[in-house]
Amino acid sequence: LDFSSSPFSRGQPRVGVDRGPDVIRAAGLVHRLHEQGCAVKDYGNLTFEEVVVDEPVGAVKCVRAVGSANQRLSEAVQNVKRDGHTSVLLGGDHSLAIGSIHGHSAAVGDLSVVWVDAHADINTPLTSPTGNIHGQPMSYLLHELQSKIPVLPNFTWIKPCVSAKDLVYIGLRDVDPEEHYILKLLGVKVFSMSAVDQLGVARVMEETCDYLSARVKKPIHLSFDIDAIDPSITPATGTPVVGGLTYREGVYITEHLCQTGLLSAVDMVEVNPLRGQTEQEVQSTVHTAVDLLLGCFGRRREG
Ligand SMILES: N[C@@]1(C(=O)O)CN(C[C@@H]2CCCCN2)C[C@@H]1CCC[B-](O)(O)O
Ligand SMILES: [Mn+2]
Ligand SMILES: [Mn+2]
Ligand SMILES: [Mn+2]
Repeated sequence: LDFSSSPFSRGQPRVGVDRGPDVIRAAGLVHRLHEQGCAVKDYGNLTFEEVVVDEPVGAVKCVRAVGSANQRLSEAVQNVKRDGHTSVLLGGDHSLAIGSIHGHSAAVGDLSVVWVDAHADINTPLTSPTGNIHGQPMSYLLHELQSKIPVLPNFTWIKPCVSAKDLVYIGLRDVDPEEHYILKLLGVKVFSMSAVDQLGVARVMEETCDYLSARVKKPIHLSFDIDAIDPSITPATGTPVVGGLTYREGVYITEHLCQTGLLSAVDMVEVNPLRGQTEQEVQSTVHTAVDLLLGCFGRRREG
């Protein structure tokens, strides 16, 4: 697998999430992947053009920086996929899913998206309550929402590339009313935390994979927001929400997706070392992120 890390934070207002890739590397991700037999190529931190003037467009903040960074990321992910590798994006905030999914789709065509997150990240520029683009990435990618997306500077390169029927959410527990309306209108498959409690994670994964492969098996893009995990385990993140996935549920999700053999790209985003109140909180967050990634690439708890 090849991974590119994007120290990028302009999709949200808090400092420190651009430090995510370095702390994940420092926790020994590459070494642990080698230990379990993975061939790894670390493309290093992507460099992004400095955008000096970036006035909000309507309510949307940092549009030009986010658009430019994601165009660069899309090209990088395309290159990794064209090399025939599984792409791993270390964030950085969740606005990076725009470039990651766009680039993945440009290389492989139709794909399925499994979005593991406390949040739906499907606000349009006009519904967003905060203007932060990390709460909007899916709206730029879905065919069905394109009539709702205004022209934005540095966003004109984005071609919608995901169908609502090829998207599954797991872990939702903090969804804005407008997002809920969109999810219902589009009929998007959602396994909220209530569903996780009701069905159990094994059944959720069984239904997720059956749902996604019901028509045609497609490569899977896993976009994992570390805030899907309960903040008692992963507090060092920008928008923590109580009542999240356990460490075991998170690892079960990545182990299960690995077993499908369809995992084609992984995002691990929103780790923010400056949001941990103690070093122990940062380490708990980072080590969980590493273990989730190891699960994507063959680590089995039974050995
Ligand atoms: N929907 C949001 C948006 O800003 O659009 C609003 N929400 C914060 C808000 C706090 C008060 C109770 C309702 N929720 C954060 C979310 C984006 C999370 C981005 B992610 O990448 O971390 O998932
Ligand atoms: Mn290569
Ligand atoms: Mn989130
Ligand atoms: Mn997110």
